[in-house]
Amino acid sequence: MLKLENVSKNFGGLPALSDVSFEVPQGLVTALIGPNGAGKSTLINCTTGVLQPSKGTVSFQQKKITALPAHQVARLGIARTFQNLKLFPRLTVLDNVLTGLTCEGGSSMLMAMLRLPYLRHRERQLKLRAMEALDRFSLSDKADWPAGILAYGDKKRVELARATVSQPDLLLLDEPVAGLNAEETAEVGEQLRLLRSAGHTMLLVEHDMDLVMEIADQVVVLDSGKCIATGTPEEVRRNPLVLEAYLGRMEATA
Ligand SMILES: Nc1ncnc2c1ncn2[C@@H]1O[C@H](COP(=O)(O)OP(=O)(O)OP(=O)(O)O)[C@@H](O)[C@H]1O
Repeated sequence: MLKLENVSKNFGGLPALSDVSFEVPQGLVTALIGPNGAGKSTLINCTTGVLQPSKGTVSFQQKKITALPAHQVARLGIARTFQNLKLFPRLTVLDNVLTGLTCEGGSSMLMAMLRLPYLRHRERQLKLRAMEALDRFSLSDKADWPAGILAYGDKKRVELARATVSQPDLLLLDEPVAGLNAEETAEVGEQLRLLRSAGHTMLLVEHDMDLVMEIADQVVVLDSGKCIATGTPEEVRRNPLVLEAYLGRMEATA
């Protein structure tokens, strides 16, 4: 479904990604792991049009999307969450989730001004879907709250509700449980399992190895911008290069 071929990204001459190639197969969960600074977020940003790769190609459903801006990538059916939350703090929780459905609004400025009955009906339908998404993440009681006043764990779940509300073909999750407590992690884990069993295709960046090993069908390991291993969770867990990448970092910081 998603294919990366020799994707490289340099920042001021320093390589953050070097010739990274792998595929995200349809209907499966691919986890992208690696030590801090390995290039995981850079890779998600290069895939979603937030950054342009310096070299290489990204294709989605056999179409090259490398040069597309972020809003066009989103229209193709790719949704994402951000490692550093990107909510609209003054908008309500419901309106934040509705922004995940803007591609489906389908109304011109003139239609919106005329408030045609069809449009009002459409708006009600979109609100209903946004409320259902909030309900899945136990947030419906906070629908009218400004997103900025929510606790960190709730903000993370609003991001997930916004990313999933449009039922995207591909979901890119950048550390969905980072900073959550054990109870919140279990709740989000349960939602990810439900999405997985409903056949959603996901690329999951995560440091929580228990979650990765449980939910992922395939694991891709980055280290210093290079893809050092790809395989099932069990294969990757036993791979000496992966052990060295993680243990080496631990020894260096000990
Ligand atoms: N906008 C930027 N400008 C310059 N350097 C950057 C930029 N974004 C990332 N980098 C550098 O690129 C490298 C990869 O960073 P990236 O954030 O992609 O790693 P990561 O694997 O997501 O790390 P973490 O697990 O800590 O989130 C790092 O050395 C980082 O300092």
